[in-house]
Amino acid sequence: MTFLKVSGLRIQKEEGFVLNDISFSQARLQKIAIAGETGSGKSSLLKAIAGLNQPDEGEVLFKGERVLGAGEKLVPGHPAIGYLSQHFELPKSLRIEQVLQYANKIPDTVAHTLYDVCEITHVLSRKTDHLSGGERQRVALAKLLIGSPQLLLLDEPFTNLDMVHKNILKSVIDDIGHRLNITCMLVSHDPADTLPWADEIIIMKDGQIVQKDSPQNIYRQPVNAYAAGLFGTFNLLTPSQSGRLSGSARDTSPSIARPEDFSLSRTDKKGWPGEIKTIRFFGSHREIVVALAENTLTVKAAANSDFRRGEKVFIVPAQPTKD
Ligand SMILES: Nc1ncnc2c1ncn2[C@@H]1O[C@H](COP(=O)(O)OP(=O)(O)OP(=O)(O)O)[C@@H](O)[C@H]1O
Repeated sequence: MTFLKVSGLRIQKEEGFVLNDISFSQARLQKIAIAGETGSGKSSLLKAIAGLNQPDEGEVLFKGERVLGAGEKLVPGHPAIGYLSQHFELPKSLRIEQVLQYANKIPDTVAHTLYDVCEITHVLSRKTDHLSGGERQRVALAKLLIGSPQLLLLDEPFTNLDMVHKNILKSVIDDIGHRLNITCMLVSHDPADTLPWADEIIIMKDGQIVQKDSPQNIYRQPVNAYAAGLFGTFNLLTPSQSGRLSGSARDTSPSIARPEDFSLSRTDKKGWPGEIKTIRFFGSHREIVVALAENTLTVKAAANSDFRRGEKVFIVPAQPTKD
């Protein structure tokens, strides 16, 4: 039996479709990430799966049983599906251990393992308004987890976290899958959150799924410029550049390439001549924007490369890889 099956979901408002014919399934412990521009329907989809809004058409089946919509239940939601909202609230002026005690449905020893996983053991005796943003996020997550969900829906959990706290929460989310055997679905706009984590990525636009594939294919073979742009810098190639990059002697239809599909040379005259317009430093590498006769391409270069703005260079397509 399919763990989660979403079929033909539609939510329509006066302004248009919030969700439009969304269908996909998720296997137990499969990690699905959802990406898309703001307003593309990501939160609405998670809420529909959790039974927190009311679809106009379609259904969500969780382990073969239909998840009732918010309009069909007195208290919306599904006991086995946890939803961590972007805008969660913790009750004010209570100690964390009190907040967690009220939500606790599991034996104390299991709950304490969970507090360890969420790295909140050290804040249990603090009041809810005496926490950092990262700690609040992890307490909210622990509060959901002690309800023993089988499916956890995480809606932009890393918003407003600095890199250190983001990394702590990322390892917590990894542990949720490994140590607690909970299936997760994650919404994030940051490719660094989704590409290394997900088994499958769903890209949404205007309430529809525009691409659903492995992280590798999403990054290497985006269906269009919108999908490419969500996962980093990209180049729109001319037909002749596309042909050359794919190893063909002929022009092909215009394609998309990443900065690492090229290298820069001062001497290789077989490359495309151009002039460096901009150099961006990213710590681990540089992105160098080069103006050619027909267009502008961005090329990845080593962090310690010594190319200069205004320099004349050649762009050399990398050899096509067969992965
Ligand atoms: N209850 C509602 N009534 C009317 N419109 C709604 C409702 N809920 C969502 N929408 C609209 O549906 C669209 C999708 O919203 P949603 O919050 O799902 O997008 P999102 O991809 O999660 O955006 P963000 O990344 O900004 O959180 C938006 O245009 C939003 O304004």
